[in-house]
Amino acid sequence: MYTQALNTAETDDRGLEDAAKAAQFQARIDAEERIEPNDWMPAAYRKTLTRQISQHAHSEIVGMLPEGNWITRAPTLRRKAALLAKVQDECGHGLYLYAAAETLGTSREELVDAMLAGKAKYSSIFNYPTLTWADIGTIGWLVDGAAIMNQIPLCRCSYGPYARAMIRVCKEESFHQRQGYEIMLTLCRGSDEQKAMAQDALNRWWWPVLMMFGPPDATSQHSDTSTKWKIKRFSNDELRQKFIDATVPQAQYLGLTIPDPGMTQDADGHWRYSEIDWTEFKQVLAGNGPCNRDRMAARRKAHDDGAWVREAAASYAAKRTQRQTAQAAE
Ligand SMILES: CC(C)(COP(=O)(O)OP(=O)(O)OC[C@H]1O[C@@H](n2cnc3c(N)ncnc32)[C@H](O)[C@@H]1OP(=O)(O)O)[C@@H](O)C(=O)NCCC(=O)NCCSC(=O)Cc1ccccc1
Repeated sequence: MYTQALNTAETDDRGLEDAAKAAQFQARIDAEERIEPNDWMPAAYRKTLTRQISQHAHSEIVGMLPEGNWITRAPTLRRKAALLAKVQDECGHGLYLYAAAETLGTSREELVDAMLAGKAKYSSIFNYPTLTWADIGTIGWLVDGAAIMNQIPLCRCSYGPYARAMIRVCKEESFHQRQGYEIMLTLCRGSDEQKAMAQDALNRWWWPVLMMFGPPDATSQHSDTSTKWKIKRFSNDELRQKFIDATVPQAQYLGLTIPDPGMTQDADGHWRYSEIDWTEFKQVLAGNGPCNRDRMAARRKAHDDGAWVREAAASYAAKRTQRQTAQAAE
């Protein structure tokens, strides 16, 4: 009885201590201070950041597949060099992001395993096929365009390593967006057939790109806490609206039609759009998009094929540490 009372008092003390720490943590966030890896943080903050950053990393890596598909078929040497560089950049983004996620205490192996086991998501957009060269232009223009819109506010995210990684990522995404738009401009100024190809790609990618921003605010389960912790600075719907407002004039300049006949412009300049097909989004998240199975199969194969590289790197690192320890002991 006495021991139980002591235990309860101890638990109460710990509870009070944690509540005080949580209040102090929130005060730091409210004061726009950055949270760093060794700082105290609530378990739920660590968990949601690990979830978001690792899913972001998986998206960058899986995102290499649809464009990688066109490296050998790029129409000119200049286009090929630019596309190759872009796909390599996406790989680099994935690596910074895995490193940022690891600072929260989960190893890269565990993060990757969760993705390969289908437990961790990657962006819905990478489950759509790249059927023509115009899809490569459209990905740069719209997918990277949407990624920038979402990631610029993440440069001010409360978690230091994520915010800092986003600065470089956004600079590179900006180059990607321009190379995509320039492909579209070239196609739209080309033959009728080329322009039709650009329009067809826009028709297929428009709605999936709008889904990249996530579910509507009313059903976004993580938004409230992520906003309170200043991981998110804008809601899913706010960023979607900003993206649409920025993109409509770009489409007009290309002479392309956004595949939403219900679109109208408000007196305040915002473009009102038709209802998004959230059933399609849910289907893609459930693994039933046009390319989900192909993407997972390609990732699993790449992971298996790379096993010997990981083993060799780990063995080399172990030998080097052994040598350094022996030298230090001399
Ligand atoms: C806005 C959101 C994506 C979602 O807001 P949150 O507050 O986190 O969630 P919310 O409560 O609103 O949603 C409920 C559930 O729905 C999930 N879900 C939502 N949307 C999607 C989706 N579209 N796809 C799949 N799942 C989605 C969400 O995870 C959650 O499920 P969970 O509980 O985790 O199982 C946020 O995580 C974020 O900003 N992430 C960082 C940016 C990032 O990851 N960018 C990736 C593109 S990088 C790129 O494109 C660069 C590139 C270009 C070209 C080529 C190659 C590379």
